[in-house]
Amino acid sequence: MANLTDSTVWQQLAAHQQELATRTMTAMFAEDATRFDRFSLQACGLFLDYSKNRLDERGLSLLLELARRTGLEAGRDAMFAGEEINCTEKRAVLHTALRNVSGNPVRVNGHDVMPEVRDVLARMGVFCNAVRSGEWRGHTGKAIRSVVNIGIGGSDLGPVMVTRALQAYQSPELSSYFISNIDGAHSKDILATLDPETTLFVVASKTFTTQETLTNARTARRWLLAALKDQSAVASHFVAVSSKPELAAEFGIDPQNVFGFWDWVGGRYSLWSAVGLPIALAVGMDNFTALLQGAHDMDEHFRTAPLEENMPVLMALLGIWYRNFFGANSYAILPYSQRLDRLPAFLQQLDMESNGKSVQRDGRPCDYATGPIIWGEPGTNGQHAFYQLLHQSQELIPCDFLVAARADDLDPEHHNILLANVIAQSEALMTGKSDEQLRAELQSAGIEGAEQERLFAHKSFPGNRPSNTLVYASLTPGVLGSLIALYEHKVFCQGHIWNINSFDQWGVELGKQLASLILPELAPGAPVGCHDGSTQGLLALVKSLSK
Ligand SMILES: O=P(O)(O)OC[C@H]1O[C@H](O)[C@H](O)[C@@H](O)[C@@H]1O
Repeated sequence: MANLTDSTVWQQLAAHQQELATRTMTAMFAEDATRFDRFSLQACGLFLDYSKNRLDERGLSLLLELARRTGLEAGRDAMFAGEEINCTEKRAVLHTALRNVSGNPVRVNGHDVMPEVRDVLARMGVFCNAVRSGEWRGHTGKAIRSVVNIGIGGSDLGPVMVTRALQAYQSPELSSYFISNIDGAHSKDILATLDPETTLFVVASKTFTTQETLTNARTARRWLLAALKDQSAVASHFVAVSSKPELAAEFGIDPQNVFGFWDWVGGRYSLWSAVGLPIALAVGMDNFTALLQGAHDMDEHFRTAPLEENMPVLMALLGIWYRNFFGANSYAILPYSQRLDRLPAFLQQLDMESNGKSVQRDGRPCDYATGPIIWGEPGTNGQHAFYQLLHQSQELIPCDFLVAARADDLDPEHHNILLANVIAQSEALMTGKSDEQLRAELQSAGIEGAEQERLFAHKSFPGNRPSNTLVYASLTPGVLGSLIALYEHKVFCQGHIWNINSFDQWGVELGKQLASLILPELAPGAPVGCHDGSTQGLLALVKSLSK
């Protein structure tokens, strides 16, 4: 493929950005009464308003042409068809098969994977029902009250994010905990609150070699055995989730209690597999199935909707528009939902581990920007922290606002205030404050003359800052499934257009390698190997301070 930046459409986009550079969104709304209808769409219970973007019809059609020119539709179909699109690891990418509730076969090298997928789901269902009904007993005969997932990265972020998001569906009988960090404080502080007799550990690791997870799992096992004093207790308090069941068995987990998944499921795309077991335990298998259904609905939308009405495609193209043509380095995820507080962290892994790359699929360097820095916090908290920068800094930071229209189980007074704030923020970012309005405000506050001039620039809001708003009636399991799949496919589309492999993560390896060399050097008296001056100095410092 010719270089992206040499293509005509890329150059047309760059030229069009120049034309739009001085046009305001407010003016575009004034010129077109149908803009909100034209630049919004609904799919799978999600309503996307993308009208508050620095984009017009021509810009959108050029972006759609970019998608077509890079063969996005064929790339998408190749993913769904189980082709080896993870070219560096020679793997298919089939998280969509995990939620394929259609009954249609999905083949990897001619082999239909759906019977195995359904088999694991069925085993998960039986296990969940046993634990949730109290039929599954701990070693001393008591029912399980606490479920602790031990995993990190993709074996943690999805389950923790979804479990928190679906708090309204959480069984009152069970509490969920997540231990991920190797920092001993994480396991210590959680274990201190738990009763070993009523605690179930789910050790989740695709590779079952991850240092943090295995160390935390050993610590949890020691804690359990210190209380229950019988090696056989492990069988009723530990289950595992892994694509390497033999390694889980080696760790001492009863093979009957190991739930498998496959190498064609990337870690950050794995919450739909048995990695979702802590979700299913928390909210029940029916709700987990509804989550899968919601994701499948989004898969179908992505697979079949024309590009111009395709929500993941449009979100991807908007991201590319700002990243490559406006130089936006970062992208903010702003859920107006406390229960979605881990969504930004989840999307950090999904997006940054997928698209934080600088070489193309064939190894040539990318001479264009790829994945942005993803960050965010729930509103309204973020408003009182970093929104200053969103409104008045020199940075252009596209944002996604997310909100449920209904209060559901929450206080309606709180919810109306929440809604007022999320709508106000996107309005404020776009419209800013006109000079006339600011003058009038200062005037009516009695601030005049030199004092008015002194404050004017500080209090001015230039506006014209873009955002998307995603609205859904309620954050049900189905809507959440669709929402997550929407972002997965957005990331896929961007990676495809940037011609990068979104499904490997070699960038995390070097630090792991060096940590394994440094670990033995930390032992008292152990020689320190050859490092740069800073690393030598830090090693010597921590060794002397820890004596
Ligand atoms: O599930 P595991 O094999 O334990 O891997 C956990 C995580 O660690 C790795 O370093 C990768 O960066 C992640 O993509 C992965 O999700």
